[in-house]
Amino acid sequence: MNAYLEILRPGNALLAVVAVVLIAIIGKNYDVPILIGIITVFLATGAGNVINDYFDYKIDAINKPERPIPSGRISLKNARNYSFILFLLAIALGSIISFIINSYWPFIIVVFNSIVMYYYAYSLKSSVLTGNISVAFLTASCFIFGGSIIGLFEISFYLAFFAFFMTLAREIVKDMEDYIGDKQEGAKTLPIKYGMKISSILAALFILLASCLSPILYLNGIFNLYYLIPLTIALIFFIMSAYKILLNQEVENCKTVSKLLKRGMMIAFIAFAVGSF
Ligand SMILES: CC(C)=CCC/C(C)=C/CC/C(C)=C/CC/C(C)=C/COC[C@H](O)COP(=O)(O)O
Ligand SMILES: CC(C)=CCC/C(C)=C/CC/C(C)=C/CC/C(C)=C/COP(=O)(O)OP(=O)(O)O
Ligand SMILES: [Mg+2]
Repeated sequence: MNAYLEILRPGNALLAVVAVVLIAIIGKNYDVPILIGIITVFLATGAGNVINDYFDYKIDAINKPERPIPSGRISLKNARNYSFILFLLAIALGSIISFIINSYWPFIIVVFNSIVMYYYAYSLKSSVLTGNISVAFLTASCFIFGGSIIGLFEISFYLAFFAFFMTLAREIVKDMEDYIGDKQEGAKTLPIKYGMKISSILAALFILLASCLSPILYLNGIFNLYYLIPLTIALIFFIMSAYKILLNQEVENCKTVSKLLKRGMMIAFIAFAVGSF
């Protein structure tokens, strides 16, 4: 894959796009503003991934040397300039959306998230939990961004709630996975400050909180009965993740749990889509 495409982490960026598409499906709105919003989220998420790899190049040289910057396929200067161009494009599109729908919220969300992504990569990630909370907020904001475009704020906040806690849990598991490189670099993550056991308990608590509350989207009439079928499968992935991380905090198991959680999130996306028809 081309290094300038790879560094965007298109898989993640497309997942963020799916969150906005889900809001469009739930709101049955496919007008131009939400279509521009889809492009905006792809560009903004890509920009966040690029600036993150720009500031992470030393840690990634240990943990993930195959990435575009540590492997030498993209220079630091080009990565920085590339992320700024992507951020500016996303902000420009956010301003166009706000102009069309006559609401400043989409523009404000893009600008605010761009600042958070930059500061996450520059400093927030190196302090305990603030980095994890930042990524969880950014991920959850995809739903709120979509809701701000089509005027579906309440439902988007419900979905953002689940995305926030499930992403927060996964970020803690990812920090457990990166323990060795982070320790060598002196990063202040939850596993390094409070240990792997405490981290696993916190991650499991967040997973179980979101999982136990997820049927509420059916009980309060947001989604129909069909939502519960794929949700049950997603919950199996989530509960398995909680069980596995509590049982074993080895790095290899953290990798497995991180993948399980991501798969559960993708199945949860299907549940949201199926539940809104
Ligand atoms: C209980 C229940 C219904 C939970 C739902 C959880 C859900 C649907 C979460 C969706 C979250 C979402 C919108 C994800 C978009 C993809 C994304 C940008 C995630 C942020 O990832 C940052 C992460 O650090 C990247 O790591 P990696 O995936 O290993 O590259
Ligand atoms: C709604 C709008 C306008 C934007 C949302 C933008 C989104 C979805 C951001 C999601 C989270 C994200 C992509 C954050 C960027 C920073 C990032 C990649 C964090 C994870 O990186 P690390 O913690 O360094 O872990 P790895 O690099 O090892 O994956
Ligand atoms: Mg990184």
